[in-house]
Amino acid sequence: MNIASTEVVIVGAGFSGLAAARILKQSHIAFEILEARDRLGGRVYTKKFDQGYYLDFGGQWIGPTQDRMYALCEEYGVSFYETYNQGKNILDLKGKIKTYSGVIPKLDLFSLLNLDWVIRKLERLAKKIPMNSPWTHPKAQKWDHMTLEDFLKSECKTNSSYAVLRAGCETIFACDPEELSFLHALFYIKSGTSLDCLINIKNGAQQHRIQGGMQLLAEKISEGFQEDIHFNSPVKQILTRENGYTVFTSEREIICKQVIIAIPPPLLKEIGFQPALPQTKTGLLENYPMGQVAKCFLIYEKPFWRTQGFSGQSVSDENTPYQTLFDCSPSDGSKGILMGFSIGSRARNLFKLPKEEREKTMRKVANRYFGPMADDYLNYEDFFMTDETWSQGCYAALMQPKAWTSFQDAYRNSVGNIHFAGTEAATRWHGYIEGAVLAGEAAAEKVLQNLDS
Ligand SMILES: Cc1cc2nc3c(=O)[nH]c(=O)nc-3n(C[C@H](O)[C@H](O)[C@H](O)COP(=O)(O)OP(=O)(O)OC[C@H]3O[C@@H](n4cnc5c(N)ncnc54)[C@H](O)[C@@H]3O)c2cc1C
Repeated sequence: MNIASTEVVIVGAGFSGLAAARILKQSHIAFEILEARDRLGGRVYTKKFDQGYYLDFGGQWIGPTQDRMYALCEEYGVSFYETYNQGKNILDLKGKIKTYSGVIPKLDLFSLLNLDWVIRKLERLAKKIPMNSPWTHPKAQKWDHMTLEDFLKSECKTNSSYAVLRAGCETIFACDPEELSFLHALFYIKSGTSLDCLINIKNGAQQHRIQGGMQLLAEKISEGFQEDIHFNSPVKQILTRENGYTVFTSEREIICKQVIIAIPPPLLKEIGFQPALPQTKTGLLENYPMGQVAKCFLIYEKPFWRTQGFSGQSVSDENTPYQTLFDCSPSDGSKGILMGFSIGSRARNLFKLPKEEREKTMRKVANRYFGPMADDYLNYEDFFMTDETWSQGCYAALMQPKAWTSFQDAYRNSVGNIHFAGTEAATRWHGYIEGAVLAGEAAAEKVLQNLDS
């Protein structure tokens, strides 16, 4: 067993761990990052293909009010571009296809009014949620004991408004609404500014993409401390000693004074803590599963749908496996890339099929939307983060009903000098890359404060 010592061990080289490391490096504090995978980025993963394109299998968009992300892009000289957002969108309900422009699909008047009313109600309720302590809201008990589905079922008065809202909510929260605490849904909306901001491309969370893929930014951030990153090093055990901690991988023991843990919450259960973590934290972990999102891609010579006046965006009920489609082509349009989000039970069902069947399924959907040119694609790819040992899902872990009121902020509280980062420790932009960065930076600040005291 190789034994080493350092001031701080950071577990996980996703954006959160890297953001923490960046601050420690600037403050001249010695650290090691232990990363289970053989790559950086975690839930951000840009795969490059020989045919000269790349796909963002994980997080890819940034948007207004994600100030740390824009600041990091500027600092590391990484450029970004506008997500393509022109032309007609497609609404696929009950097997019928309609087109519409803007954010709200074309429905009958009563459904449209109802849709607008429910969205406004969600905005109004979310605005009042205390972002740092959602469980202190006077209606917290009631809302935390309901699911998002309970809310949708009681407020949506037509099948169409329900179907559209459900597909939208599934895309935002990354789960079936039955699986989510309504209080968590409201917290998540407030954390990401507003529902309007979460839904939109223009002036919203999907406004920009990173030129070269999101993982490029992670790589740039790590350039100043590459020698401090140990890949293929899953942390197995963390032992508390008199003056600090011993962190174990299967091959190394690292003695340190403080630890930052920046991993998806369910993976905490895989690390043996001695002594065990407090019961509030372990209890929460039993009620805090990851969301489930698959990305499916058809790659074309050109984004041909643009010349037909389509944006490449769609919303669909469960007649297709994809809640939404987006145009994810490179900024110069040198390839046409259609991306389908398959989420929650739709994703679980889709990924029971072999890859050839999944490919056929997406081709058929694209053909229904954009005609026979959709059959003439170069390649199909898909990726389900749930199948990744070191993520187990995405976009983030989700509070099940009763979790907020039972466990409150147990996840993000430090235990001694073990600090918890990762996007799930963020109050602002919780679940997003911005949140991961904010939480990583906050954990690094805690380390620095402890050193000063
Ligand atoms: C399909 C998909 C689409 C998304 N879209 C967006 C988007 O467009 N915009 C956006 O802002 N966000 C998006 N997200 C969410 C965003 O990617 C995450 O919120 C963010 O990347 C989380 O970063 P993190 O550092 O907290 O955790 P992670 O990225 O999960 O990093 C944790 C790291 O810890 C490592 N690890 C785990 N266990 C151990 C262990 N025991 N020992 C050592 N290392 C360990 C993992 O390998 C990983 O590298 C998306 C996510 C997915 C998957």
